[in-house]
Amino acid sequence: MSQPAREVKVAIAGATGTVGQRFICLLASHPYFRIVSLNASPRSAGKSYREAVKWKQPVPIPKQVLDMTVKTCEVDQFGDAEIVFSGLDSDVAGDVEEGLRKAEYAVFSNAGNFRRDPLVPLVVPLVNPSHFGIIPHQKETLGLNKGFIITNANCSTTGIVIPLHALEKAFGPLETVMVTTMQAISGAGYPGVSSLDILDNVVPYIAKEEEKIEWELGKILGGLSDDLKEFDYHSKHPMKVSAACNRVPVVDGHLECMSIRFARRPPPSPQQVKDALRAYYSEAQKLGCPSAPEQAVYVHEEADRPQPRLDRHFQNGAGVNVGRVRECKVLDIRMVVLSHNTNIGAATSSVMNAEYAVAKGIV
Ligand SMILES: NC(=O)C1=CN([C@@H]2O[C@H](COP(=O)(O)OP(=O)(O)OC[C@H]3O[C@@H](n4cnc5c(N)ncnc54)[C@H](OP(=O)(O)O)[C@@H]3O)[C@@H](O)[C@H]2O)C=CC1
Ligand SMILES: N[C@@H](CC(=O)OP(=O)(O)O)C(=O)O
Repeated sequence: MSQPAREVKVAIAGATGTVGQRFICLLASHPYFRIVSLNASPRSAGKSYREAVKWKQPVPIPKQVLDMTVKTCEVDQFGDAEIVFSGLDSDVAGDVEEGLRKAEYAVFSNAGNFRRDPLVPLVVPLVNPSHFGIIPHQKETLGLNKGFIITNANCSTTGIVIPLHALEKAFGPLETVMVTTMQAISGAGYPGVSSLDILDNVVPYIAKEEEKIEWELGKILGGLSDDLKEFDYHSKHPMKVSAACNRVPVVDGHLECMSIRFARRPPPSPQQVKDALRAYYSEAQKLGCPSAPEQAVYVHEEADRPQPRLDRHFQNGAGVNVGRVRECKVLDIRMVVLSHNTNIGAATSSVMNAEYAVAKGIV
């Protein structure tokens, strides 16, 4: 990828949170994004970052942010950043992100608030960056020059949509997807689920998660109309999806057991599925986005992999791990998918989306 001739100044809204901390780890050593502003709630504002944050990452706080003063998320507090990465709580993300867009910032959001907005692309960078095509229409409709909002997906959706897209490209439409998730506690933010609820336990409910997975897959796998003004929400190939979501006592990494039925008969064999997953190469990789993984989908052959503790950090959490690809006696194929929920499931996807936008001149 041709590196931009200039640094691109960025701010992080929700910089003290679980996703915000991942943003800091990724952006502190980024080749051309430079952190110029850290923003969070009034509880943190006015403090240095080291005082405000409850740092939970397995590496020290990067030096350049330690003594930066955290500011509020009022729209005039983001300085000369061009891009705002948002890891804001969804209770506040709607109003804050809307205000930032109006003030002509390019907003890359992790929150769920705008995912269903018909003007806002829901982009998993290893799957559908072509949906950036709606940005000129978003700006024109709202009378903006530079401001826009783009979201990435729910973390459980992100993990499975990457292999699903690779399989759809190789073998045609998918008819049915059934998925059971085992989601890490970091997915609930900090302090998240109480230890008395999760230790020695599995909680078979995560609010609104099943509906998000079932709906978001359709927007991501669907197309964009020829005039680049409307998403088709996968209406050309309607796919039945059923999700069952569980919270498990794992710190990071969502494991998902998935069964798939293809529309075409006969369906591919397990070996053909593994070959197609290994061969999948996304646009973000082709473009050389610095945060893209070398391998979008890493297929394990060992009978007992992937596992969260062993495999979540593979490729810095930027790709997905697939294993146990085998025949399904009810649908066609079943497999296990592991993705790092705060990396490819959140911050890494946003950063890669921004890299794509810079490379394409959208920012
Ligand atoms: N965790 C995950 O795996 C994933 C999370 N997401 C989404 O990303 C977003 C962030 O999640 P996560 O990091 O887990 O959440 P956290 O609860 O860990 O962090 C929330 C952040 O929002 C800030 N915040 C809270 N209230 C306000 C306010 N009134 N004004 C300004 N800032 C405020 C907090 O600041 P302060 O510290 O000052 O309170 C903190 O920085 C959510 O929308 C979530 O749904 C998406 C995909 C995966
Ligand atoms: N709900 C997810 C994380 C998350 O915040 O998702 P969303 O961005 O859709 O709210 C989890 O608990 O693991």
